[in-house]
Amino acid sequence: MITADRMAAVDANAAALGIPRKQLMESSGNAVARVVRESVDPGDRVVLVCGRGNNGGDAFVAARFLDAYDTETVLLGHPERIGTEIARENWDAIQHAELPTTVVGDTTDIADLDLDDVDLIVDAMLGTGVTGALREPEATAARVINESEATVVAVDVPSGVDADTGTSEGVAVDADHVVTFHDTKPGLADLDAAVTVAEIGIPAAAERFVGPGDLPSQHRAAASHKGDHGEVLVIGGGPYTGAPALTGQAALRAGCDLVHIACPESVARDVQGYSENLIVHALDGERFTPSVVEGVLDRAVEMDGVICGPGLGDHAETREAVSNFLGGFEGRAVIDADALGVVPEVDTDATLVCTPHQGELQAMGGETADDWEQRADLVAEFAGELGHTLLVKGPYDIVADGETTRVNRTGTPAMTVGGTGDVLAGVVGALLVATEPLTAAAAGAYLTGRAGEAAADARGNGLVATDLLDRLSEGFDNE
Ligand SMILES: NC(=O)C1=CN([C@@H]2O[C@H](COP(=O)(O)OP(=O)(O)OC[C@H]3O[C@@H](n4cnc5c(N)ncnc54)[C@H](O)[C@@H]3O)[C@@H](O)[C@H]2O)[C@H](O)CC1
Ligand SMILES: [K+]
Repeated sequence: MITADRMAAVDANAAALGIPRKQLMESSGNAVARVVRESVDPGDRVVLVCGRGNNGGDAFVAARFLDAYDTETVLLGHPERIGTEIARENWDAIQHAELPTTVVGDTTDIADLDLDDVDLIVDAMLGTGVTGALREPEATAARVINESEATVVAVDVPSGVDADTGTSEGVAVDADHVVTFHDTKPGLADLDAAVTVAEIGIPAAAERFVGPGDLPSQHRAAASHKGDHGEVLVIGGGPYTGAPALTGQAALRAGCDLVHIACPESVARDVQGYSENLIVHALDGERFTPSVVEGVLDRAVEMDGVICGPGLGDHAETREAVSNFLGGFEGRAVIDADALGVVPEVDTDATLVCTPHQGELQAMGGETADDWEQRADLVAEFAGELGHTLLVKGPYDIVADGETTRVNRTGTPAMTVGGTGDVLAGVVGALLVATEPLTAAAAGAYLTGRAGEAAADARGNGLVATDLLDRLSEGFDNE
């Protein structure tokens, strides 16, 4: 079962694996033709009613595989308005092959569409790209199709039906058979139609491994204001000063508008000294202690997200302070480094993404394995027990929340240098502001790994964590 959005992400991942969408369309169209051939006799008349998106594109391909039949490919709307290159190329191909086609300009032409003596209609007007009730001429076409005596085979989804919900806001095609691709869609479950799920050559890797399709959209409304795109609080520092500064700068480079650092006064000036882009708030004392938790909670509740852990150190007082903080925090937080140890014991209403390396995972009570597939199962099980999302760093990062597991393959052994984990925590914290935890963790691992690869291209094993900072935004462009 796969949703339309997830299908689009998997398509993009397949393209990044070297399986372009046009190849998928060829497989889709071939699968449709196979089902059609099973439903008609030689000499039967087959009309393919096509929209201007890739759903239509699938039928343009199918027409080529039905060349031996009496087919007519009907395009609703002018060929100039075909919306995607791969659909357009397949329309041009059947034109050049002089397969019979008709272009329907508007509603009146639709009424001329004679479907009375047609044996089978392929409904390829709309698939997962439908928005709202069918407009014209698709709405009239759907009614004409429904009134005909022909067998109706729908491409991917009956036109007008929402692939995720199975509902339609207006008229929808009433199909006898649906040929859907790669995996069934939630909205097909209750349809009164036979459903064929056709493999179209998308490998499991396109779902398993994090790819460009898993990245949250970088779109920003033009009328954005400061703070719209994330204000986060980093709780870190104590013996260390570099870690919270790396995390804060990484959060900015991953798109946050404002980053606050709450750190002990003993290191506050050092942390501020790393960057004018950070807003540093000094906490009394030399480490994070229970006495300052109240104040930090008051600030945290104003934020869109928190990143707790970088450079905190593991003093008993600090562990108690982290535990008290999590006990009172109900927002979204990344937990990293020395703060991880308390997570299994603490009862919190916060939504957490924990980013342990394998040693920290074991210290939390989790199990690991050298084989990444075994590790994935162990991490998924532990995430389910914890009730939080885990991002377990390693040559293959494992991201799991107990329901879904993704594996990230980007990165390089040169990233074992200190500080890259602080950068990762900042990237995940920035994404967690506006993205679901699993997606934020998977995309954070992917983007940080990409930045590490770019840094290693330039600096080899001499790369340092700060080299990742100004390469982070490049990852978003690798769509
Ligand atoms: N991996 C896969 O599953 C593959 C699926 N393929 C096929 O691609 C379609 C999705 O294609 P897309 O271009 O995104 O959208 P559609 O063709 O479904 O529809 C867009 C098209 O429809 C118009 N439109 C939108 N809403 C309405 C409306 N309410 N009334 C009228 N017209 C509407 C919009 O303007 C566009 O023109 C998927 O279903 C599969 O069939 C790929 O071929 C290969 C991989
Ligand atoms: K359809």
